[in-house]
Amino acid sequence: MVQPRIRRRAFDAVTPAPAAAPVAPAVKLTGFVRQFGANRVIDGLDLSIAPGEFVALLGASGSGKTTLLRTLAGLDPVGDQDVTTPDTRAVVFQDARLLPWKKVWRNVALGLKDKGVRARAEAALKEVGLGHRLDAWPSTLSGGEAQRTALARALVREPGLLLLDEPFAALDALTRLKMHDLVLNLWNEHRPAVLLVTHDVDEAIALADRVLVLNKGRIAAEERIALERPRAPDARFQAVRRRLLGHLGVEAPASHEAALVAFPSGEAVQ
Ligand SMILES: Nc1ncnc2c1ncn2[C@@H]1O[C@H](COP(=O)(O)OP(=O)(O)OP(=O)(O)O)[C@@H](O)[C@H]1O
Repeated sequence: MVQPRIRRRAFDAVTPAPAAAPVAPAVKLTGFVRQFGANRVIDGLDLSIAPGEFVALLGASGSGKTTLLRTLAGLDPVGDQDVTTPDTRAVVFQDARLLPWKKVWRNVALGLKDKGVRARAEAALKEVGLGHRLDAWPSTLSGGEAQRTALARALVREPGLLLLDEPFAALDALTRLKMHDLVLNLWNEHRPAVLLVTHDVDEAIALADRVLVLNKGRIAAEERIALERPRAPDARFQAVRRRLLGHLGVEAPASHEAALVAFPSGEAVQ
């Protein structure tokens, strides 16, 4: 049998790959300032989020997380400062903020004007696992279902930027974990840039490509999370956790971490 001749170009190994064209950021703020009276809440903040990037924002209470999110959502005035965001943005808050006098699908369809509105709402509700609740009233939904509805309402708009303001904080631990899976699946499917505001360091590490720590009105620290998803709380996860807690001025419980480092497979960890 005649072997096909494979010609190797001698310079293959040394020719650098063509540089990828620079991608414009989905979000960009430079030296952004927001103040309420004498209270300078955001104080010269620089922020850039790539299209499709999942960023989590941590910070002490009152550090300005919601203020930043509201700015990116276009809910607050920015004066003559440059704030770059995609045209289509959607926000999910801690409470679902559904209109109680509208059925679930109508809440999702709110503000949509084109044809096929019910079909679009239905598709979005199916995506979040609520295809069977289209005609339910919001008052009959569980907390998790209400937040799923809020997610469907956000995603039906195909936002370039999805802003999540502690959307899982009021849910029980198990529901929260299910919501994490759901959000990651939806993000994979739709690929918006995401900014997730959370107090939960583990949630930030479990979900985000990059975690930012806000302090004194600026990004005080940043961790790129290079762990493959789904992310188990293994020794590498704990190391990121310890660093983030350090940035937040909180000490990680040493004994728990020592156990994980000693038994990285987790079998000895309670
Ligand atoms: N509309 C407003 N008028 C006056 N002060 C405000 C207003 N909104 C926010 N602030 C102040 O800005 C600061 C930051 O508030 P913000 O809600 O952004 O913090 P946060 O980091 O989201 O806090 P938390 O984690 O407790 O939700 C606080 O001191 C708050 O009192």
